[in-house]
Amino acid sequence: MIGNSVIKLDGIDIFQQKHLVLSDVNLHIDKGDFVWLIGQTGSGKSSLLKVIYGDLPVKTGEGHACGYDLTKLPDREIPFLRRKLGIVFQDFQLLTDRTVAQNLQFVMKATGWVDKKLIDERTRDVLEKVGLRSKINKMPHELSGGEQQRVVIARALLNDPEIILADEPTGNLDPETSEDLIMLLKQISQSGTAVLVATHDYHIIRQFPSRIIKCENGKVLEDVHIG
Ligand SMILES: Nc1ncnc2c1ncn2[C@@H]1O[C@H](COP(=O)(O)OP(=O)(O)OP(=O)(O)O)[C@@H](O)[C@H]1O
Repeated sequence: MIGNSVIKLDGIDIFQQKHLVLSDVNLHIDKGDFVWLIGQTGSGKSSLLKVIYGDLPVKTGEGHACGYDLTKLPDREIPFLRRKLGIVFQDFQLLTDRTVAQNLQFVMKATGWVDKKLIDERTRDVLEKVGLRSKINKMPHELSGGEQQRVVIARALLNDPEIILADEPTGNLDPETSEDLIMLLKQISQSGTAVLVATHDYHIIRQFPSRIIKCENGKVLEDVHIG
């Protein structure tokens, strides 16, 4: 991280295969920022997120994410970049045959945690943060959609990321549960982790006014206002 900067894209072009999806993208996100990402289907929101998590290459301009230079990111470095990013996507992606604790610990073991005591402590800490301490031994199917999504957020927090990237995190949730979830993401941003949320849900954006960026006509627009 350079100072407070978490994401810094300057003059980058984003391609899917040979198709130029977004050109001359300039995006700066700092520690603790909460940013909405909007745009029609196919406008490039997911492609932008993919650049940030190292799934699409950056060949023009300059790009940094969590201290990694995206223009010079060897494949072997990608898992280390991803540890600094918490990824929360619409489909809950929990392992259905494991408890909440086991879902979290599966990720911890895959990312180098070995000390049993620290693993147990971290499991409890992140569940506490998302208000699910009492559900530690439940199976995913015993939880509501909103609770499952909180477990996904807890999982994203395990390695103390610099930013949470959330793609339609409220897509499957009712309005009240969506509101609680965004409130949780806001709290997380206030504690210093940046949060970038892609959504089509203007209602929730109006409830939680914050900086809005928009993918439109092949560009990323800043300081967008919605009616
Ligand atoms: N793997 C791929 N190969 C080729 N083209 C792709 C690929 N993925 C996406 N695209 C194209 O890139 C453009 C941007 O897609 P992207 O998924 O980034 O849009 P989006 O704004 O996230 O859409 P949505 O809101 O539906 O998720 C679209 O024209 C899409 O068809």
